[in-house]
Amino acid sequence: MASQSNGQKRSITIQNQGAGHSSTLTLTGDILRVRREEWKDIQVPVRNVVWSEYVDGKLEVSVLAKRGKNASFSLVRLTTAVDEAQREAVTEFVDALTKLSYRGPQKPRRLKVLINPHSGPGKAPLLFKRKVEPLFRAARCELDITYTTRRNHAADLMQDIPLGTYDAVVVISGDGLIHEVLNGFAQHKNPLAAFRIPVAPIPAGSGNALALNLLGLEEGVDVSTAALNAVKGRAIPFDLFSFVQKDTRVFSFFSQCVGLMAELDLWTEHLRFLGSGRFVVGYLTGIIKRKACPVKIHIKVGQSDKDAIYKTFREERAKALEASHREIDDSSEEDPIPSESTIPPLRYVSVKPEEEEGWISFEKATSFFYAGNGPYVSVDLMQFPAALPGDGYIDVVIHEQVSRGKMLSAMDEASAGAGFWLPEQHYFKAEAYRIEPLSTNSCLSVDGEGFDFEPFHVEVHKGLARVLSPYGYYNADFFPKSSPS
Ligand SMILES: Nc1ncnc2c1ncn2[C@@H]1O[C@H](COP(=O)(O)OP(=O)(O)OP(=O)(O)O)[C@@H](O)[C@H]1O
Repeated sequence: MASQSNGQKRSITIQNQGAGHSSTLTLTGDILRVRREEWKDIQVPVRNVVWSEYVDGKLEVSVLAKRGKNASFSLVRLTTAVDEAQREAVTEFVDALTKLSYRGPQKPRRLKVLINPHSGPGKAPLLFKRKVEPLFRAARCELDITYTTRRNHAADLMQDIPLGTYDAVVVISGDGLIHEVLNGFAQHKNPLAAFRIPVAPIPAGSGNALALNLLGLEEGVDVSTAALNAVKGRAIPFDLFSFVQKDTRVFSFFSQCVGLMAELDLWTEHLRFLGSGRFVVGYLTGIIKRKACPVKIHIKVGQSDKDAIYKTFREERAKALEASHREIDDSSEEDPIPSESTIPPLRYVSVKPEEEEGWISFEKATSFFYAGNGPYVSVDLMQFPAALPGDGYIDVVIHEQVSRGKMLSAMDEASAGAGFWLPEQHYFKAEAYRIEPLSTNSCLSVDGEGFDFEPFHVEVHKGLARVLSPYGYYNADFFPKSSPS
C-alpha cells in the first residue's frame, strides 16, 4: 500500500492480497483516476462519482464513466477488500472524495420514481432497469416506484403525495408527465409544500426539454447522467406559469406557443420516428406555407432591450456558476415552506392591458408567438437563449412575418441561439401576457399539448417549484452579438 497527499493530489494504492491485483485511486483537483490491473484506466470528474464508502474493511467507489470513445455513460463499480493497516489512509481518501464529489454530506435520497411505459419509443421501463435502477441502488437510494398505467395517474398520485417522505420525484418520461406532476402538486391540500418537492427529469419521451436545459446538449440526452442528477443534484427555484383560458387554470412549466411553431408539431405528428428532426421538416413546411398568425398580443414587460437582457443573463449565469462550486452544508439546504397553503392568486388576470402601465401591445404581422422557460426547446433549437430557471420572467419571442429567404436564414445556428439577435425576432422578459386570436386559423400548444385556439392569459409565479440541477443553472450558453456565426 502507498498513500500520498500533496496539495491538490491524493493517491492511494490498495493491494488486494486474495485476488492478487492492486487498485490505485488518484484524486487530482476535480479529477478521479482509477487504475485496476485488469481494467482500462478510468478518469472522471468528481461530479461523476455516484457513491464512495469504506465500511467493514471494504472500499466501494461507483462512478459514471464512458468506457470507449463513442460509448454512453455507464456505471462502474470498484469494490475491494482493504487491509486493516490501510484503514486510516483509505478513510481519509474516501472522506476527501465524498466531500468533493457531493460538495457536502453524502446522503442517500428517498425517491418517488414515476415511469411511463408509453412515453416516446416505449423504452422507459427498460432504461430504468438497465441504467437508472442500478445507479440508484449504488447510491443507496430508497425507491418507491410506480409505472403509470393511464393518463393522469401521476397527477392523481401527486395530489396526495405525503409531505416530508421524498427528497425528489423522478420522472422517467417526457415533458408531458412533468406537466402532469406539477399540476398534481397544484391539487394537493398543501400545494406550496408539494411544489417544494424537487422534480428530476430523466429523458425517455419524445420531448425532453427540461432534462436538456438542466443537463446540457450532451448530458441532457443521457439517461445515466440524468439519474445521477436525481441522486445528487441540488434543488433550485423554478418559475411556473398560470395559463388561464375561460374558467380553466393550468400550471405550465415550460412553454406556450401560437402560430407556426405550434402548427408544425401537428403537421409532423406522423413523422415521430424522425425524433426532433421532425421539427426541422415542420419548419421547412412552414416556410413553404408562410402562413400569418393573426393575434392581438399584450405583454407586461420586464425587459425588452436585447443588449440588457444578454448582460443580465451573463451576470446571472456567472453568479450561478460560482455558487455551483461552493460547498453546501446542511443549513444552506433548508428551504422553508411559505405559511400560506393555497396556490398563489392571479395578479393580472382582471387588468385591462390597454389601460395599465407597463403593458405593451404588439401590432406587427406575426408568424409565431412562443413563450418559454428554458433555452432549448429541442436539440436543434435554442429558442429562448436568455431564459433563467427562477428569474421571475417568462421569455417571449415574437417572430414577425418575413420573407421565405429570411425564414430560411433564421435556421442558421438555431441550436446555439443565434436567432436571438435577428431584428425580426422580438424578445421580451415578461411577467404576464394576454393573447386574443383574431381568426380561428391557427393553433395553440401548452407544454407541447394542444389547447383550443381561444383567448388566454399567462402570468409568472417566481420560483414556485423546485427542480434538481447538477450545476445550479441551465447548462446552455449562447452567442454574443459580435459573433453570430
Ligand atoms: N400507461 C399510460 N398509457 C397511456 N398514457 C400514459 C400512460 N402513462 C402516462 N401517460 C400519459 O402519457 C403522456 C406522456 O407524455 P410525455 O411527454 O411524458 O411523453 P412523450 O412520449 O414525450 O409524449 P408525447 O409524445 O405525447 O409528447 C402524459 O400526458 C401522460 O398522461
